[in-house]
Amino acid sequence: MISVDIKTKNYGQTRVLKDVSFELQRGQCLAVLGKSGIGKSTLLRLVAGIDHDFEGTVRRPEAMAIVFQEPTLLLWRRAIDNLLIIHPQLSEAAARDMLAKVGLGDKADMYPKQLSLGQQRRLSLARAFAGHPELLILDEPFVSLDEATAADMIALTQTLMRELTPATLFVTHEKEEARQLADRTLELAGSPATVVPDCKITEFRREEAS
Ligand SMILES: Nc1ncnc2c1ncn2[C@@H]1O[C@H](COP(=O)(O)OP(=O)(O)OP(=O)(O)O)[C@@H](O)[C@H]1O
Repeated sequence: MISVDIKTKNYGQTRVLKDVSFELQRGQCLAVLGKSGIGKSTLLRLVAGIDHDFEGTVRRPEAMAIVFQEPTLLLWRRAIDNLLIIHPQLSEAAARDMLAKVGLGDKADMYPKQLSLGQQRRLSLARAFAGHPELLILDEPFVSLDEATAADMIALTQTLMRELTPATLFVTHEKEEARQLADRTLELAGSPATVVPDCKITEFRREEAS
């Protein structure tokens, strides 16, 4: 279980976050919404343990994966090696299987620069899920993709989330994306940003959305 209770987060003299709390179980997806600059990425970094400089507590599992906005791939390694180097316990067969799941079965020996942006994003997704994370953090992984490619990626992410059931924290600007992927939303607003009261962890019903 992920348990987040952030009392305050400051950058220097500026308070950016105040009183942001939530819990997240395996198999659940929580979307974090809010306008640009509100503090979504800051929250994500605190939850991920990248930034420890805050007041409050975060409890999260060891097995965690993050998919960033821009694919952070090893450019000088083949697609398959991008999985095997990050997950040394993974067999080559399992890595190939994961690449096939994201539609890159025939691209295993290609280098990231030989892949389209959509394919690079799918490789990032494959790399994240290949480690069977208990916590998956998605930082706007569908931005700047064309509509059809984004829709494919969202469907693929949904399939992998159902199969591998991580607890997922999904940062997005797009309410429609949130509706498609998440069970709940947490909207940040104000200065310092806090959870919008009326929207305090709104429940979505996925059946309605699909
Ligand atoms: N390292 C830093 N030092 C000082 N201020 C920072 C730092 N990182 C972020 N900020 C500030 O904190 C605020 C929140 O930034 P953050 O990146 O978390 O917003 P965001 O909601 O993720 O924005 P976007 O949707 O545009 O990515 C912004 O005002 C930003 O300028």
